Amino acid sequence: MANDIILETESLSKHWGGIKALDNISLQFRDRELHGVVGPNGAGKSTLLNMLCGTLNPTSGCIFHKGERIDGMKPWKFVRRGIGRSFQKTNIYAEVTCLENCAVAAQRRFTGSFNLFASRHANKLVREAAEKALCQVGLDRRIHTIAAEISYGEQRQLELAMVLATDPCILLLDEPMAGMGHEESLRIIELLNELKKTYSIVLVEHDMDAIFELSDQLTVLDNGTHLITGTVDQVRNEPQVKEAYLGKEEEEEAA
Ligand SMILES: Nc1ncnc2c1ncn2[C@@H]1O[C@H](COP(=O)(O)OP(=O)(O)OP(=O)(O)O)[C@@H](O)[C@H]1O
Repeated sequence: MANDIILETESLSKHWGGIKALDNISLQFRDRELHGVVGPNGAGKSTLLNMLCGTLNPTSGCIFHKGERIDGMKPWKFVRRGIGRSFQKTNIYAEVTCLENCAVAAQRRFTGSFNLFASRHANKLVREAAEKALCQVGLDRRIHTIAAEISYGEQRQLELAMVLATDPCILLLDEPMAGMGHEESLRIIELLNELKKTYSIVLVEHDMDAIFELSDQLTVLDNGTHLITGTVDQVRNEPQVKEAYLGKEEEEEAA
């Protein structure tokens, strides 16, 4: 049901020796909401996404999916539960087609292995999921194009398609607009506005205009700690947030 809590962290921490990458973070992510996560460099945003998709185990604390505890499970179990993650750095196979890239991703959902041609039925499901995902992001005309031959912006769209091909309920997106021009960013904003009607989205993004436009809820992290979660207006008016950002800018200007 829309707006139910679908993913939750309770006192979640990740420490690397003395570095507290994340410390004692309790957050709730709701069904069919876009939950933005922002914070200065090193705030712990990627660490949070890595734990939410199971690729990084917490030092302490818990993660719940639909009320069930899932921290410590293998990453493929997160995928099977519909938790899909995109990466900050490009994650595509440049030398094969867009369809084949998405098929490899879809394969993770249907068989949990890379045995792509295990059965004719599985193969058909994989292909359908891959085609559907490419259509969802508007790359239907690029299905048979080699990934290296599409533009940078289209490659970022392809990454989104690869997450969608895993048939997720929750999209964990790490800077999908990084390195994009204005026009390309607008296309991704439009796409995310559409996707958030169907999926829960956790969006880490440095583009503040985009995050303000898209977020139903917005969390600010700073130096591994949770500053605030609220609506965009609530967060924008919070003095601590201004300090976290302005403080850093002033330091940079003085340097
Ligand atoms: N494998 C690791 N070993 C040691 N420290 C790490 C490791 N991964 C992250 N850190 C540290 O944890 C902190 C949080 O890093 P993280 O990458 O989550 O920040 P971020 O908010 O995503 O930053 P950015 O916006 O620059 O991507 C940083 O101080 C970082 O140096």
